[in-house]
Amino acid sequence: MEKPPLRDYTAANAASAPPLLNTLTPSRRTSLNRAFAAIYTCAIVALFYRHTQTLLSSKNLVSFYVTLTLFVSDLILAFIWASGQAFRMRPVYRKEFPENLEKVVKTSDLPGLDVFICTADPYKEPPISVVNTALSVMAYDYPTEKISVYVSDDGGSAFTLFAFVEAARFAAHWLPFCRKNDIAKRNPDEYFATDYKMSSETEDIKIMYESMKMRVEHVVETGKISEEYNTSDDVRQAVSQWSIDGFTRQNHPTVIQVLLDKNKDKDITGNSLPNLVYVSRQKSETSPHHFKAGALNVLVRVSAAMTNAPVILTLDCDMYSNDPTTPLRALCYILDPEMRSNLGYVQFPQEYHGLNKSDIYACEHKRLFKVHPVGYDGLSGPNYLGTGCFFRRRALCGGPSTLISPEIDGLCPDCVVNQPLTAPSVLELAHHVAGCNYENQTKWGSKIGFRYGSLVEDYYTGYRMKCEGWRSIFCYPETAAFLGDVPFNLLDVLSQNKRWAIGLLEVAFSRYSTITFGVKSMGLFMGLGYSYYAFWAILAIPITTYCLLPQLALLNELSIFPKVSDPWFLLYMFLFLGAYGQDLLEFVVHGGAIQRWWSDQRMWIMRGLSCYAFGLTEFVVKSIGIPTEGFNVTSKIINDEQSKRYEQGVFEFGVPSPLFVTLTMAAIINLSSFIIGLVQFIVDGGSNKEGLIMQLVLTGLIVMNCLPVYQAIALRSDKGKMATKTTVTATLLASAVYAVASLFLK
Ligand SMILES: O=c1ccn([C@@H]2O[C@H](COP(=O)(O)OP(=O)(O)O[C@H]3O[C@H](CO)[C@@H](O)[C@H](O)[C@H]3O)[C@@H](O)[C@H]2O)c(=O)[nH]1
Ligand SMILES: [Mn+2]
Repeated sequence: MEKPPLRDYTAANAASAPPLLNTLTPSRRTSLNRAFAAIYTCAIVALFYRHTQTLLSSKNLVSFYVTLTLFVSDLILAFIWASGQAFRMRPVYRKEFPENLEKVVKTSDLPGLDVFICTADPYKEPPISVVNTALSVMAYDYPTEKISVYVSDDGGSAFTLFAFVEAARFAAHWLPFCRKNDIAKRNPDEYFATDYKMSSETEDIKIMYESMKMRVEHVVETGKISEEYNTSDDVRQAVSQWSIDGFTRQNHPTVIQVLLDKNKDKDITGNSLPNLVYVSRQKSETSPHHFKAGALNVLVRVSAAMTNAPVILTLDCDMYSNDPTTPLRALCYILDPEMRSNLGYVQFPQEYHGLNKSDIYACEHKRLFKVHPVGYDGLSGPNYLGTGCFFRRRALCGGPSTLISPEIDGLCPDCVVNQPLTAPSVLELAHHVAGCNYENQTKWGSKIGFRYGSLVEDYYTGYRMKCEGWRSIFCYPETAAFLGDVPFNLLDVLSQNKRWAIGLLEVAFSRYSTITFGVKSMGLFMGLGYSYYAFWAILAIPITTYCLLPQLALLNELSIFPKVSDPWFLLYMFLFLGAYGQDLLEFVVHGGAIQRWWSDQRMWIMRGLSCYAFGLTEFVVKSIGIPTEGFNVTSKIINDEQSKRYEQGVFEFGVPSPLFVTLTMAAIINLSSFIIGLVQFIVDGGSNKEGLIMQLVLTGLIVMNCLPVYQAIALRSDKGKMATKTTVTATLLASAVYAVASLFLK
């Protein structure tokens, strides 16, 4: 990774200046990036000059339409390329010094921290993992009495609450244990999976943890809380709330359970424990619940009623804390007086554990979660990534200079709660604001809180906050602050990316479009940077074009690119190698292995052929009013067989899915085209040879990228191979496409 040089900080100015909380260093690549952007722009202009010329001199309709298709595709690629330059204009690296924090603020004056953890389905998100996430933050190196953890359970599941009743008891042992032994990994599951130091104390804690885990998993597996676990008052009382008639996941009253109260509950050494509150908001099939954004807004209000801490950390249930000092790092920015006036949030990168060696599904999303935030940070800051983000509560209520107060006084960001969280009036307010009709005719979701209207509530919320004038900071310490799960099979990956694609289009084509409203509110580069993602899915058009058109033309011996001897050929080479080369370089500079870069560019093609294309279609369908699937939660579970295949880097197809059909179809067309093209090239000494070389090479490259598809169709017998139904449908489709194309291209 590129190591930023430390700021020149001499002893002389160290003595006079206040203690340093953070530094900023512009990347050394900046001027190179800018120069390259200028050259590449000229090349793009030249390309469009050629396209226009070819278009105007088309001799027949076929060549006109072929050129027009390439023109449109290249226009989209050029737009995405241009918007991506925003990230390259001023990348910056930051460093923070948490050790200096105590010189600036007394420990007793540190702000309160409300942590929000979202979960939505006990079967896709095992409650024991959610518990591990919660324990990892409850054990932060931060004054315990200042931490409150709120768990939002959109699955409305008694099993999740049961897991947290257990967790509350275990916390009384786990927290002092971590502190006493200065444990780095405070997620018990992770800790016991490492080479920990053996001692009788550790063994006792481990037995305690294992027995809790066993009970929690048993409850989820059997689907009931058996009598033997239902003996204590706390469990019985908590679970009794599910005994109401007609309690279902989609239809139930609010359940709020205070599991730990810092004023009452102590750990085994007598220290207070952090607050721990379980919240399952009211649900009704007739009221929209706005998925995760809705869940977060309920937590914003419930926490406002109970503790109203000025700093909020949002976490997905699978993102545990990997570094107990993280809140102090975030505070190095939040408490910096120079930043205070308009700092909205501090975002940490999304990092993952359990990726296989070459990260076959490119789930690391290095650009999205690391490279691009560094780029945004030199402008007005990274986008909100949904998890691992410390907000100032105030930033959720209007712009820096225009406070928009919530409808109830008690919910204002600067209100001080001076009652315990179990006080009847506090609980009453908390229940009231968690109701499913509470938001009707209020500004929640439109002007305050997390914003509604997009399946990527994180992107949209961060974007709207930026437009309001908030800035953000990207905090990227060497030790990962948070570690999360990735989806382990291809269908989950593609479904997740399709959801993102749709959500992003919802922003792109809304009245807050990044390209109009965004540019106007945040300036050209930020607007472009946001557009890079908003219009993500239209990449389906150029990717599909380049995966089908040259190949179908090759099959019909029609040349669509310049000959090798043509000077324009060099332009094509420059455009292709320039873009790929720069991308590779950036990937490697940010610590990526070449093998992972290969997976990444392969998944780019695969996404283009499947989830971008389907996302685009589904968005259009949705726009004309036909209901589509909402937020489909990604499964965090994997079986042993699948896990073994994943470890070996073998692609998982297995089940039939439309998302695989288009991909397989393109793979088949490319292979046929490559073989036939190659044979023709060798056998036939035709005059067109030179004109087809580029098509042949491109097809060869796509065939190389599709190797896992061919293996899954023909060479595997395990359960993850391609379903016969998918292969047959894709073959039929490929033949049909070939037949139709041949009619025109011959
Ligand atoms: O109705 C819902 C749906 C989801 N979730 C929670 O949202 C989180 C993210 O869901 P997941 O299925 O893991 O989605 P991913 O695609 O992996 O998540 C990415 O993309 C989401 C937006 O699509 C962001 O919210 C996430 O923070 C970001 O990590 C999880 O904790 C869920 O429990 C809810 O609370 N309520
Ligand atoms: Mn997730």
